[in-house]
Amino acid sequence: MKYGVIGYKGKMGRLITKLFNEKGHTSVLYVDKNSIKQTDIPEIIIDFSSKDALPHTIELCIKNSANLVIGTTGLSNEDISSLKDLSKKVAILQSYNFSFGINIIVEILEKFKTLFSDWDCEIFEIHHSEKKDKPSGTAFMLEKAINRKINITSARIGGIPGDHTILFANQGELISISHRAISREVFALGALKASEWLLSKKKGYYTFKDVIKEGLK
Ligand SMILES: NC(=O)c1ccc[n+]([C@@H]2O[C@H](COP(=O)([O-])OP(=O)(O)OC[C@H]3O[C@@H](n4cnc5c(N)ncnc54)[C@H](O)[C@@H]3O)[C@@H](O)[C@H]2O)c1
Ligand SMILES: O=C(O)C1=N[C@H](C(=O)O)CCC1
Repeated sequence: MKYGVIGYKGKMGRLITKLFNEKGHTSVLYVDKNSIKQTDIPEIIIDFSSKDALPHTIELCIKNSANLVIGTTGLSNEDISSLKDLSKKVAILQSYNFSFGINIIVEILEKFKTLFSDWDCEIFEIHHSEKKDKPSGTAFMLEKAINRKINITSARIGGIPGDHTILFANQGELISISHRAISREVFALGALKASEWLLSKKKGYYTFKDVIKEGLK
């Protein structure tokens, strides 16, 4: 497929470009801060950049009638609403975490959250020192899955790709559910699976859960 990357100079943008090209896809649109190069019409645009890029990303999707896979975090409710509007024109797949492991934990939490309704709960997340937003988008995904307000503690240290731990505790027991992204490549692989899945989809708003569920059929 012909694809474009928003944030192509970044940590994720470079990994995504390398992986997609290795899989035989063709990069035809390269966008970064104050920089754009286009050689053909992309079928899919992948955005791992910054919330500041969103208006231009939306404009490029409309102009090229391109579907959108977006992993950028730190989005506001208004940003999500803009994406929902765009999904009336093209297919969009949005996720704050493209690892299979986190999305499996989300499924588990959604299914068993009522068993923990009278347990204390805290979320801890650790990411690399360059990460601009806090808490992580993934932490918000986990909080949403548990469906109650939860204190989230964040650390920004070293080159950590992404650690998340959910603690459930009562007066006599502690349960810890953890996920560690050992490499950013897991996110790039998830973005690839999502892009290949989204290519044939009709306009609408999708998440990575839809990809996993279809894969389990
Ligand atoms: N959903 C996931 O699975 C997942 C995984 C990793 C990172 N992320 C998110 O992806 C985003 C990028 O992460 P990263 O580690 O690659 O960051 P990064 O800082 O290494 O790269 C971001 C890139 O976006 C560019 N950029 C900034 N503003 C822009 C604009 N207005 N227009 C175009 N490009 C712009 C920067 O110049 C940079 O090249 C962050 O929001 C991060 O939280 C999501
Ligand atoms: O490296 C990042 O930045 C990451 N951000 C996502 C988040 O905010 O949850 C996913 C993990 C890596």
